[in-house]
Amino acid sequence: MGEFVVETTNLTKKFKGTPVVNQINLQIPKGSIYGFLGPNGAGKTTAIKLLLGLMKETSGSIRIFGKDIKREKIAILRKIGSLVESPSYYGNLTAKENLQLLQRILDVPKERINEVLSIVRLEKDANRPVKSFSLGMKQRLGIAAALIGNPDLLILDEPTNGLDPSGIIEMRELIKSLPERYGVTVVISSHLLSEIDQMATEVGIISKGSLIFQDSIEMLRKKSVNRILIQTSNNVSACNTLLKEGWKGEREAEFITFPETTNKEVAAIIRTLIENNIDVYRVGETKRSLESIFLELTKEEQSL
Ligand SMILES: Nc1ncnc2c1ncn2[C@@H]1O[C@H](COP(=O)(O)OP(=O)(O)OP(=O)(O)O)[C@@H](O)[C@H]1O
Repeated sequence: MGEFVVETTNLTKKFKGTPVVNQINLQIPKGSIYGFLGPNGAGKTTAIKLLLGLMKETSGSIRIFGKDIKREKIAILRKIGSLVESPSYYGNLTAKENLQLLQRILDVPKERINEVLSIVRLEKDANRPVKSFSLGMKQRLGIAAALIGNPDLLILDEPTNGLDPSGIIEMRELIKSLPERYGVTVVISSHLLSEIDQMATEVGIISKGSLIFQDSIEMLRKKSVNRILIQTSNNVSACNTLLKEGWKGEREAEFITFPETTNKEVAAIIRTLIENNIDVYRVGETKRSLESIFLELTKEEQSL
């Protein structure tokens, strides 16, 4: 079998007959940072809760570490660390004391407390009560708690939500360092493509419960192909003339745009315009942003 840490088959969750997670086939490679991306309400948290056994699927199956979660739930969950929704702590206890509770429950060596405090850079604040922590510090403590059991898989649901810009940068750097330094596979959900773009090696895009894209971040970036922009003396008649010749341009502000156009095609388009007495004012090139690809992918899904 390929090295997928998580593999789902037609995973579906319905609430009152309405699918919120609809037949998704997640494939999360070992050692990756898998960005699970989707607009608010797309079904990310629900899918994550299914992976963590916090909710029961309506149909479909989940394999984690090559094992069926229905049959080996306890063994699987032992090797997963997670941060879903706001982490809960005892505010009057210090960071160290909170981690001590977990260390005892999970029965891991005491040294692990200082190790995880150091990974999330909270050593200096280890003896302060958690109620005095900033949101960013609380999130980092949440990651320390998720890491204390030496997980092979870390699942983080919107870990940068509510953080200020410096908190976001710290969290990003921390997450990026985890697979290489500790061999852990990370799943991180977000509704912000820019977040995922800066951290993930793999991307799954969910929209209205369906997985509409899943591949490496490079493949997503490859979708941001160059486009040709042409401005003419009359864009409406230019579009009509070109359409008759089989060129489908789209009018956008003062330009006509063409996707993925070769040099020969550009030359032929311009020749057609000139032969039809349409003046060409400008020819340019632009790259579509990832953001516009994401919006288009999720929009396509919504119009289905
Ligand atoms: N227990 C539930 N009962 C009924 N509907 C639910 C339940 N939990 C979630 N939903 C609905 O399922 C949809 C998906 O919710 P979910 O929280 O999974 O989305 P999300 O992608 O994580 O979005 P967000 O980023 O806003 O948390 C929403 O429309 C939500 O209202």
